[in-house]
Amino acid sequence: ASDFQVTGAVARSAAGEDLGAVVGRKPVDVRISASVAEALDAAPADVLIDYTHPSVVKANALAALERGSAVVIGTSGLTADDFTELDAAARKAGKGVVASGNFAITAALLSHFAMIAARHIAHFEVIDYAKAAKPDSPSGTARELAERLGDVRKPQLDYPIEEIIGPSETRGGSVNGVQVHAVRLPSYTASVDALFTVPGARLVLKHDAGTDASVYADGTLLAARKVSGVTGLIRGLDRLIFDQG
Ligand SMILES: NC(=O)C1=CN([C@@H]2O[C@H](COP(=O)(O)OP(=O)(O)OC[C@H]3O[C@@H](n4cnc5c(N)ncnc54)[C@H](O)[C@@H]3O)[C@@H](O)[C@H]2O)C=CC1
Ligand SMILES: O=C(O)C1=N[C@H](C(=O)O)C[C@H](O)C1
Repeated sequence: ASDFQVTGAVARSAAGEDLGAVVGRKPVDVRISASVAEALDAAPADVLIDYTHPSVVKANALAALERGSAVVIGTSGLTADDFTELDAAARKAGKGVVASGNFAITAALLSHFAMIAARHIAHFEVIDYAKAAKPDSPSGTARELAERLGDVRKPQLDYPIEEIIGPSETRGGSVNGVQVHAVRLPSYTASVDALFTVPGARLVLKHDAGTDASVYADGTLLAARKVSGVTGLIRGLDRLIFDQG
């Protein structure tokens, strides 16, 4: 995107080298750092976009806020408590954080429609599908969806999970009172189903993505453009699109 400029890059294995040279292009005068904190110390940035790993994303985001950068978080694995902490840190810094479990427009629309459905339908559960080696469960998409649905209302369970005859884990895990079932198998990439049912009828909302990462690019860049107008945390691309005009 022509309105963005890369100011820093992080790769422990290539620290000190020029970004352009490392990716096989002409030098671009961006020195690769060993950590996000070092990169931002070397060259301040308006916004940090993080697609890294669940184990480091929170530290990266806090380091950015401490250095005056806004943050866009694509990385999954953060808990509701982590987001509370990031919201407080962002407010203290007077900066914005936009985090979305999924930056694809189809997933944002699913979230938007699901919040409406939960207001009208008492029974719902979430199914999360991802590649076999995905390290985190549930996915960022499913976790955010379940946490937010559970804030709309706690779904009705007609048979208490703790009284199930058989392994209760087979009924999935509870995320903010919403049952989430995570499938991790080869051939799956990234999908989520939100199932809403009434006796005799079902509404199935499905986001289904392949392996092309470009589906997340437009939403991520939209968040990076809008985050300068945000103070504190906004969670969910759909909120950025539909709640704020
Ligand atoms: N919100 C969304 O729309 C999407 C979220 N994701 C999430 O983003 C995260 C990354 O996913 P992918 O890009 O598929 O993984 P990936 O493994 O292809 O890329 C992650 C990159 O981060 C780097 N990295 C790991 N630890 C790092 C650290 N400490 N500092 C700097 N760089 C580090 C890795 O070397 C790698 O280059 C995952 O949590 C995934 O679930 C992925 C796609 C879309
Ligand atoms: O790991 C992935 O690939 C993806 N992760 C995100 C998630 O955890 O929901 C988004 C999308 O599912 C791709």
